[in-house]
Amino acid sequence: MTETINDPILSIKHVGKTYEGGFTALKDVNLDIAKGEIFALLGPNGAGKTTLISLVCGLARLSEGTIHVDGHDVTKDFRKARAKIGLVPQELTTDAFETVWNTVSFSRGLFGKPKDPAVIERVLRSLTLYDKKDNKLRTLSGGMKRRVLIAKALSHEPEVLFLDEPTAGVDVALRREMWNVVGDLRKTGVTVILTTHYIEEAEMMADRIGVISKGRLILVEKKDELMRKLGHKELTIKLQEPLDQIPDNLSGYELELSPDRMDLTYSYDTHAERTGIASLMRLLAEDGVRFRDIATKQSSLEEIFVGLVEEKA
Ligand SMILES: Nc1ncnc2c1ncn2[C@@H]1O[C@H](COP(=O)(O)OP(=O)(O)OP(=O)(O)O)[C@@H](O)[C@H]1O
Repeated sequence: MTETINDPILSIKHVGKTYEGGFTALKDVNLDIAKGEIFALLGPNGAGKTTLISLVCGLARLSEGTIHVDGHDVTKDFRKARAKIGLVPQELTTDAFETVWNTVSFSRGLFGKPKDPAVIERVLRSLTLYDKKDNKLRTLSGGMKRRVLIAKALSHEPEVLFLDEPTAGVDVALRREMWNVVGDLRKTGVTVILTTHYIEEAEMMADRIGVISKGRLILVEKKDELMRKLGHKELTIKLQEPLDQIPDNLSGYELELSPDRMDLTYSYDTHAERTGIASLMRLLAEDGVRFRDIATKQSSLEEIFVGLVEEKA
């Protein structure tokens, strides 16, 4: 399921977490993240996304397995591992009367890093916040405040940036703005891991998507591949009489004949401009192949997603 990544910036191996009350929130999670990629962790409420982030950031203790950030073990080498991580919370809790510049500089200091105005300037510019550097936080728009949260998390020059539900509770316009902000982070070279409930959000931002459900990482896939599979459907044509073989003029279609020769199954892509169903039906009629029923079926991946959505409801 997981592909091998050479020299991963984040390596999660056989990770499990059982909380004190005995509830197991994560089971045997394995995941390697490449440097510079944008990874979306997708899953419904309570799936274990926040637990996984907490373990990586050393905010909760591992029950099983190991986690390395840029080669540092989060348990044995906590400070070094933590210094490599920037964590973006959902809400801004800092002093509303402080300026953008001071707030972001202060965050850098919390990690024991020496003052470095050039770094703060670069971070603010990358988030188009530099013009607002002397503004007090309370004067900023919602979008700007969210950018400040990201700037704070980037102030100590981490390698990995975690965004926990970056668009939770924001309106549509701000959601799009956040998608662009995350896209722009790619240019800075930082590795981004974000959590979300929404498949379309993962689609907009991520290079790879991991689906987490009931504490298990049930799927990790490149976004393009996942989208292709999500658009995959099967059409089953139930025949009136058994068919000896697939007629020659249908060889261009991805068709399969069932062992009892009574079902023809056609796989097609719902995202394609033409599904080919109409022409397939026409050719079948020309061949004199008669059918009694047709049925369509979505790919199993789509079933997984339907299951996830139902669970969420
Ligand atoms: N401190 C804790 N003690 C016991 N159980 C916990 C604790 N923290 C979380 N859990 C449980 O672990 C499970 C996973 O929670 P987690 O917050 O990681 O999910 P999530 O995927 O981040 O969900 P959401 O999208 O709602 O943030 C949930 O069932 C939750 O109730």
